[in-house]
Amino acid sequence: MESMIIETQSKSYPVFIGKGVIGELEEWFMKHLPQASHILIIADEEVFGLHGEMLVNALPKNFSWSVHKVPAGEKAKTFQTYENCLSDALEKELDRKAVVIAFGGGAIGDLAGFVASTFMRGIGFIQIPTTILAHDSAVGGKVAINHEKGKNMVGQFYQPEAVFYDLNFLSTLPRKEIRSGMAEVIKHALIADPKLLKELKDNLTSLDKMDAISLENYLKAGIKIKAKIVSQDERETGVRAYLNFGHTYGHAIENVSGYGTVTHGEAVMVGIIFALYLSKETSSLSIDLEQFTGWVRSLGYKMSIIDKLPFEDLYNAMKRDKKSSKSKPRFVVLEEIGQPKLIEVDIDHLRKADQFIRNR
Ligand SMILES: NC(=O)c1ccc[n+]([C@@H]2O[C@H](COP(=O)([O-])OP(=O)(O)OC[C@H]3O[C@@H](n4cnc5c(N)ncnc54)[C@H](O)[C@@H]3O)[C@@H](O)[C@H]2O)c1
Ligand SMILES: O=C(O)C(=O)C[C@@H](O)[C@H](O)[C@H](O)COP(=O)(O)O
Ligand SMILES: [Zn+2]
Repeated sequence: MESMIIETQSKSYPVFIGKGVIGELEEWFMKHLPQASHILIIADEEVFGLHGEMLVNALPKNFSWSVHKVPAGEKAKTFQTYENCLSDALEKELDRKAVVIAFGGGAIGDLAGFVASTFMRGIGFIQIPTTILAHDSAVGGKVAINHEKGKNMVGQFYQPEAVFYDLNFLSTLPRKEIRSGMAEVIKHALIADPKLLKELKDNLTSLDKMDAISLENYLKAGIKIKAKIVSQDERETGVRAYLNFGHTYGHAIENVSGYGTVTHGEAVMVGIIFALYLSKETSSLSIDLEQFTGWVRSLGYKMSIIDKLPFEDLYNAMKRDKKSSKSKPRFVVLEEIGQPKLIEVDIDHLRKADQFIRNR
């Protein structure tokens, strides 16, 4: 079984990746968490319908377990759903030796991780991600729910015990979710790996034509990039902010349009174009932005998702971004592919970048 080790200041843990790795869950669990008193599976209700049987069959025998199903997508990351999970755990009289399993995409990983981090001040959790996007979300320990004022505004840095990334689950992903996930792969390439970016540009001509081996390689490359950054800066006091490339404008789009209206990756891709425009305005980045935009549009990413979103609303949301300092939005820009930096940008540049997106 192939695994990658994520080393952070607070914890080191394995990411098992490949088709069928869920089959290794029982042995790993018996070895590492034999004292567990209960397994609480927090599952996306849609994903549980599709793949729940596979998960249940892989659970360690002779352990008590239960499933708490939550609504799919961003509806999982609400205060109400969070409270429901905690109430369920308390009603079942779970104790500090209980372990949470997150089963679904990034929304469920973020929610379940936050539940685990706060239940009795913290119990163990395992990520069992089911989306392409989750090569990013299941690694690195950012867990959170949303607030009306901003994406992921209430959360923690809280690492899982292990990640079982069984690529068999990806077979049922709709194209929209493939697109969403690939945005974070492209983000990882832009901030850290010019060779990977070239490979993606040369070979990723259609989301329908992606072969399984290439996809697995892209996911591993993305995890490797993320792992390197998180190992240097678990709590985002420095270089971890680079993983936020495209997210200042992207999160503003998600917030202003209403969480779940557009997918995270679709919003982030528009945020990436926005940040690339800012990069060209503020440094010597040599990327051909027209060509890059043409490529991502050919993959189905749409700049028109901002059509009904006024710049003023997006700007106010950007000011509330977690990277902001004294209400001044800060952006990750690229000096070159693979060379990110964090800068403050004035409103005139932001308006120009916003106009660039509106004209595409
Ligand atoms: N913590 C982090 O570091 C981090 C990183 C990136 C994104 N995120 C967060 O992750 C969330 C997005 O995650 P996501 O894109 O994985 O999606 P998601 O959890 O929102 O799921 C998207 C949709 O895909 C469906 N789905 C999931 N797995 C499926 C499968 N195998 N087959 C069919 N349908 C499936 C879900 O039911 C849902 O409708 C956002 O909330 C974002 O903020 C967190
Ligand atoms: O892991 C990180 O750090 C990231 O920024 C990864 C992002 O892809 C992810 O969407 C993250 O949840 C955003 O974090 P936030 O701190 O801006 O909420
Ligand atoms: Zn993201």
